[in-house]
Amino acid sequence: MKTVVQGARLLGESAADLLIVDGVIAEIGSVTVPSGAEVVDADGLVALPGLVDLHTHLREPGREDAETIRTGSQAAAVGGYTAVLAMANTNPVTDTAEAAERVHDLGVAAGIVDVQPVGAVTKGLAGEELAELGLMHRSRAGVRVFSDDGRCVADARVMRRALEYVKAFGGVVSQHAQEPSLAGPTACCHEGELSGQLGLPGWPGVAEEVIVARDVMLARHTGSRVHVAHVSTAGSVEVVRWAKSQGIAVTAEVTPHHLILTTDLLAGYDPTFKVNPPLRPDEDVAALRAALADGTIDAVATDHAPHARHDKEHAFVDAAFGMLGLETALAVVASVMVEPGLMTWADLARVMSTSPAAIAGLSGQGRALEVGAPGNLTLVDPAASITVDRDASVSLSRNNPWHGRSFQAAVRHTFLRGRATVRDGVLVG
Ligand SMILES: NC(=O)N[C@@H](CC(=O)O)C(=O)O
Ligand SMILES: [Zn+2]
Ligand SMILES: [Zn+2]
Repeated sequence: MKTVVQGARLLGESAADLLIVDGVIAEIGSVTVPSGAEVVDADGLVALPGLVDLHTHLREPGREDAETIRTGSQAAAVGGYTAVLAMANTNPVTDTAEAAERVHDLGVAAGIVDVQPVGAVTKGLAGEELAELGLMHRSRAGVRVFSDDGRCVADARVMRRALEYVKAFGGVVSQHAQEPSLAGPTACCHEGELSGQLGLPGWPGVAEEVIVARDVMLARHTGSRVHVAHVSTAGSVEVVRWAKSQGIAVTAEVTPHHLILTTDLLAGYDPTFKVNPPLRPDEDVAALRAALADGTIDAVATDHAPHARHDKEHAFVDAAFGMLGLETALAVVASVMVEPGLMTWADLARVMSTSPAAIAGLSGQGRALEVGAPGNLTLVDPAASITVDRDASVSLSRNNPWHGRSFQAAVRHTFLRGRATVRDGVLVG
């Protein structure tokens, strides 16, 4: 199979044609169209390596009413992704080799993006006994990232053991940082003046920061790698910045929503904006943007968290945590970081593709656009503006925090190993 992408601006810079043959980039420059090749007119479009999401909830097995591996893969492709890491908080939990292989195999069967299972750190996400980390790694699923996401690995001894264990095979623990003794079981938003006025139990930024601080010290002690999931406070950024200056092997991600949305949205008690970690004040948002721009935060990860209507449409305190993200992430990051000049398209490719692929150890993803690299590609129209319609989503869920909002930049085409998964903004097949 041959595809020629004509006139794309590679990483937003000079325009070139790309020839992809049998899934691999075979030529870059001024390409003569071979007979029988599919031709894609990419005039004015920016070519990026296919996006990689370090943090996706696909809900299968267990909550196929909210999302499946297939529909979540479709949402990812529409968003320009060619790989996603599927979080382990499913039912059953991904805490065995068999469970990881099942997620992996369903991803292969869907065939829309590479679905890389994340393994649980502890059995049943209970925080006590380590899950089958080694067996999950050695399985067909080749698990390298482990997380009890949604639950913090709160016990320092368990976290230390997990870090020591994954070090042996170059794995990483992705921590949902939240000290449970500071974040009570009913907490549902950022603790501050507003939570007091609204009468909502809140949890403070320091609940996140103390775990980030503890974990970077454990990473230093063990010589292992720790990844901080969805960083949400300026204090966490300071700790990560310090840890990196000391040569500690820490990486961090931020979500698109934490780059824009702030805690004052809660005044309307709309559970769409209930998310974990919670939306924070302006000062935190400003610190997160600066940290993403200067490289302290390595990656953008969606934390795509689909929920069925009957789990979300409740009083704020009772509603499920989480919001959709896969289909809109690129437009949000482009609008908030690239459009105002805080980052270039090459920077966006780094934080949404290259770095996440490196953190997750996905060798075929996040590669530079060069001859010999797999044809994993996203073509973006930087001049398009989009208005988000939650009902136009290919996700099974509708908990979309961006409904009615407009952004700059739209994903036009996505290619997985040379095969179009999205063409002209529409799923193929
Ligand atoms: N992000 C969320 O608000 N919810 C996640 C769990 C999590 O990532 O904490 C979920 O599984 O719904
Ligand atoms: Zn989480
Ligand atoms: Zn999550």
